[in-house]
Amino acid sequence: MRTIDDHRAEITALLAPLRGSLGSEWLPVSGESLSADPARYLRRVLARDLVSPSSLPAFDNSQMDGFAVRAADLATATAHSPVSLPVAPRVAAGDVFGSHAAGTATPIMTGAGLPEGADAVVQIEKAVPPVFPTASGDTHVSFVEPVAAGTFVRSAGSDVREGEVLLAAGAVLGPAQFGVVAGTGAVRVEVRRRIRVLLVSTGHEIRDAGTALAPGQIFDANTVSLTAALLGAGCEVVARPCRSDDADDLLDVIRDEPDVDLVVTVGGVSAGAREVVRDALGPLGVKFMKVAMQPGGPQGFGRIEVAVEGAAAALPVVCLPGNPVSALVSFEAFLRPALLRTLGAEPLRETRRAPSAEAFASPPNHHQLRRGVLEPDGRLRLRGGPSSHLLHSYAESTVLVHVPVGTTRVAEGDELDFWRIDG
Ligand SMILES: Nc1nc2c(c(=O)[nH]1)N[C@H]1C(S)=C(S)[C@@H](COP(=O)(O)OP(=O)(O)OC[C@H]3O[C@@H](n4cnc5c(N)ncnc54)[C@H](O)[C@@H]3O)O[C@H]1N2
Ligand code: MOO
Repeated sequence: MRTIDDHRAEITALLAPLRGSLGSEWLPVSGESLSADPARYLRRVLARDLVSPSSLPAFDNSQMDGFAVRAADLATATAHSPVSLPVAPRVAAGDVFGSHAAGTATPIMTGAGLPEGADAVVQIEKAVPPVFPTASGDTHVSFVEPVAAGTFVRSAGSDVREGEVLLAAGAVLGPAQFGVVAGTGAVRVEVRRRIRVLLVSTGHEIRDAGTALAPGQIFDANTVSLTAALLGAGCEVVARPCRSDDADDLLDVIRDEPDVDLVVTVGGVSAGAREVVRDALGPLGVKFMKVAMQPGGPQGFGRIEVAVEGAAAALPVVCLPGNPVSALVSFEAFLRPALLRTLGAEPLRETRRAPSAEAFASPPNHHQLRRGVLEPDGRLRLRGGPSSHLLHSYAESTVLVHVPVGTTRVAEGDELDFWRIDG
């Protein structure tokens, strides 16, 4: 019996050589470059450890609007015996900050550098009066309680230290990652080149939306769903459906796009009289097998020789089953983790556990991946049945629920593993 883990390991091994050959590219980091070409920045994976060129914060600064003081000056302050201090010139964020004389209070705004000599900040709300003095107003401010040294001071390097690894190779870059890179003053990041995937969904009955269907024909769901899935894993996609059951036509589609890192086919792998993917790729050495999983049982993978710039290259091929749910579940179980590992990133789906909200049956010889939702009370509720044509109930789902081999019946309350698929 071939398990999900066995097959994932083989697909991961198939793609592993890409890791060395893929290479990297530099991305400029600025608001202008991100907004000019947003697609270029989605799901990028850092190619190398990024060492921080500066510390964050770069200097000690105030966390609050208030008064910078020396904690020692307020040591005796109480409501009955307030400490009154003369007010020094104000510092705001961006101002050059000088030094703070002992026995004074410096009005300071959030983000302003802490003048040398001060070691704490008292919020304006705690000062008496609780307002900043105007040029013509009070020249003194009172404090009614002591303050500990370090209060509301954001110390230099408390977030990032210059020279430390800011982000490790394999980090997936999102808003916070780009933000902290920009905050340190780095102007570019080195990311892995995207894996370029030729996606070939097959079937002579499949037509594009917008065309008239003859009896027996259906619209192509897989090209769009798998393109979206591959983009979501950070790949570049060349989608070239093959609307023919002729093996030569499929081989022509593949040979016409040799400049890719991976071929993913969809459909044509089961036991019919004509299975275009088996017929075309089996003789070239691609192997077909059954994984003890439902949906997504029939699978294939291997390498085929193609001519790239006159030289023969061994192109990895992954063959997914054609039922729309089977194709997507196979992507989740095998391709997505293998692609992310190839880029050096951790596969993002975390396995969690929750009780089932209902009883249901399961085939004992297959690991079932049922679609469902995590209810507000923390229980797993299935959406739709187990059949692999039920794409709508997949679209309504937020989790894939694992029912392991050997389980014939799940009772209400039984704990099951699940993956979130809504992120
Ligand atoms: N005798 C057997 N029949 C089948 C077996 C089996 O073991 N023995 N396995 C079943 C399982 S499980 C699956 S999964 C499918 C896999 O079939 P194929 O990979 O050969 O896929 P197709 O036959 O091409 O298509 C299956 C199904 O999905 C529809 N389809 C295909 N492409 C698209 C698309 N782009 N958009 C929307 N729908 C698509 C297609 O029309 C078929 O209905 O085989 C079972 N049979
Ligand atoms: O295993 Mo197939 O993928 O159920 O429909």
